[in-house]
Amino acid sequence: VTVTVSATASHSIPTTLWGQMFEDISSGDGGLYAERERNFERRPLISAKSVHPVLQNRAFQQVTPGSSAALNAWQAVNGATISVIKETTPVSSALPNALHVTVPSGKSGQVGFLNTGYSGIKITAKSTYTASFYYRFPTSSSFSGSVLISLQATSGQVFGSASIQLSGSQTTWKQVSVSITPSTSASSTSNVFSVTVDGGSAAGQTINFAMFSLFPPTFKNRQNGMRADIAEALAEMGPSFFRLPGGNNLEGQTAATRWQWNATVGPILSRPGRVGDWGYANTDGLGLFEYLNWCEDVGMQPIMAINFVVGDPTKSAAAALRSSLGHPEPFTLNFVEVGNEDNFAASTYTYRWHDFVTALKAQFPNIHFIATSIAFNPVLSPVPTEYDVHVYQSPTWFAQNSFYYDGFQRNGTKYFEGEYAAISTNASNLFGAIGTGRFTFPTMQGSAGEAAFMTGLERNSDIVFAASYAPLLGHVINNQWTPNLLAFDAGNVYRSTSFYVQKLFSLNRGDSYIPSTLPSKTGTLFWSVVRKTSGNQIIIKVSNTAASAATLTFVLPFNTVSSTGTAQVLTGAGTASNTPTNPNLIVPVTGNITTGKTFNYNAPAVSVSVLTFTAS
Ligand SMILES: O=S(=O)(O)O[C@H]1C[C@H](O)[C@@H](O)[C@@H]1CO
Repeated sequence: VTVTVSATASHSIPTTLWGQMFEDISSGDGGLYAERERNFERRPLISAKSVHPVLQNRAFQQVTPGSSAALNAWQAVNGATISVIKETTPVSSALPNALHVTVPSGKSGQVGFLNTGYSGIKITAKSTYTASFYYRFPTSSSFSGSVLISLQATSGQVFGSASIQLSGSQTTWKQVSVSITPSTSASSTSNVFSVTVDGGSAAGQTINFAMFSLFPPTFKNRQNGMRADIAEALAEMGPSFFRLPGGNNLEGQTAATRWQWNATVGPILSRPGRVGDWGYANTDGLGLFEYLNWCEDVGMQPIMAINFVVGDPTKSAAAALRSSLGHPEPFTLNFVEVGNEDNFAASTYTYRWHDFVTALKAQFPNIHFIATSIAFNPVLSPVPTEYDVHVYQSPTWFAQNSFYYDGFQRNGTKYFEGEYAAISTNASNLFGAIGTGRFTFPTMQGSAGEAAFMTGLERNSDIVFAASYAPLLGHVINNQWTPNLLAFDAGNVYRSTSFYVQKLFSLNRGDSYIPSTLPSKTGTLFWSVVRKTSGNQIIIKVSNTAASAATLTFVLPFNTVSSTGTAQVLTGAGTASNTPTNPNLIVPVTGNITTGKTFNYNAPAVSVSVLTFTAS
């Protein structure tokens, strides 16, 4: 095919075009949020995997004392009696439950309890782990002894430990905190966090514990921050926005369980947590302030919820709270989305949209409010300036719908392709379980389809201002959705073929779109041409979704074109995926290509290529 490239740009490309959508869907607690003690009863909505009986959270939030779920993750050690109780004097009003531990008589050696982490705990030598908990003796006693806090293998090998004094006269809550720096790394993630006392000297003692925490080093060493390996993988994509806190997890299964920003900020002790939309308790340790600091750390703008974010501390209590937490300046906030996928509730959305936007626009005139119903159906007032469009489909659908926005009216309305992914080859049962065509991990065919679709988003970026694959992150064992852009477990994060497509587009942005011969709507070969003014670069993205290679002849109108350029190529078998057992099966390969005023490029079968060269 011959692709004749125009000499002049059609439009500038919005700086917000490529970004990330996030919600806690087996991805926050135990995932992006660095707290290691995150485990809770999970009831998967989509049993994408055999879900192991999973573990419970650090502060026994949203569990029923005495229920089997309340203790799942915590195991007694050497004969201690442990239970979750409703405390008569809780550690805080937000955290009513506590772990009640009785040391039996006649036991020698260490007696106590342990937590088995988020399906394991990664232990890295020389990393400093900060462990803390609160304790109190419900009845004053003469006990005075040490408690041993240790990181050890299930086999018993101790990687690091620290001890601290407990006093039986401490009948009010007291927080203790230790740092543990293992000298050797664990060879697997089958490790535990244990808290024990000497069975002899502590015989007969009863102690209550609450609000456990175990933090490894975090991304940019933020207090209560993000897990470094996952955060680094996300930052590697160079995203320009971060949609939060959902997705479904914004709205709650009931009004009472909706996400409420003010329950997610301030001291961890004051955060009750909530049962999220995906069937498990969110600790809300990853709360609005952590999200906003994360956006600043990565250079993303949030797409989201309000005054706390941008208000004036001298006029708004919420803004004053933000200031008191260490951020007197307003955060950047240009977009707030009202709801999520409210095409499912269009009848009530008309008044909800009206009431939210009328009130908020009056107070925050510079913020753009994004509607989540079908574009212009129903008619909304005020008329939305942006709509959030979601699509989960097959690889073929994406390849055949790269012209989805070409026919949209240019009436000033802008579009946010807020969630999209190739998830199954079964067009008649897209959301089915694994084994019915549903992907466990993105496949190269799906990723090439997404890339084809993304060339269309770039061509239509005069009205598409932002786009993000969803979901962003998912645990490889305990999850409610597959595929995810990144998968992770206690030890590692896994970069999918779709991750590399998102990264290739995001790191090779232009600032203006250059029209060229249009691909065939029903073809298998797709491209987009952009100019990056700094460096006089022309960047051509090519997706070949066919099972055979295809040659493109580019004809350029520029006076001078470099004779060589670079090609970053992602290619592999269509059904292939990067998996935990073969995480780097398909990765981008960079090479040189011959370029010029006219040049040929041979796109491999099932491939995504980014060609970069200079021209002026
Ligand atoms: O079950 S769905 O509604 O399809 O869930 C999807 C759509 C929703 O916005 C998001 O939270 C989720 C997966 O990314």
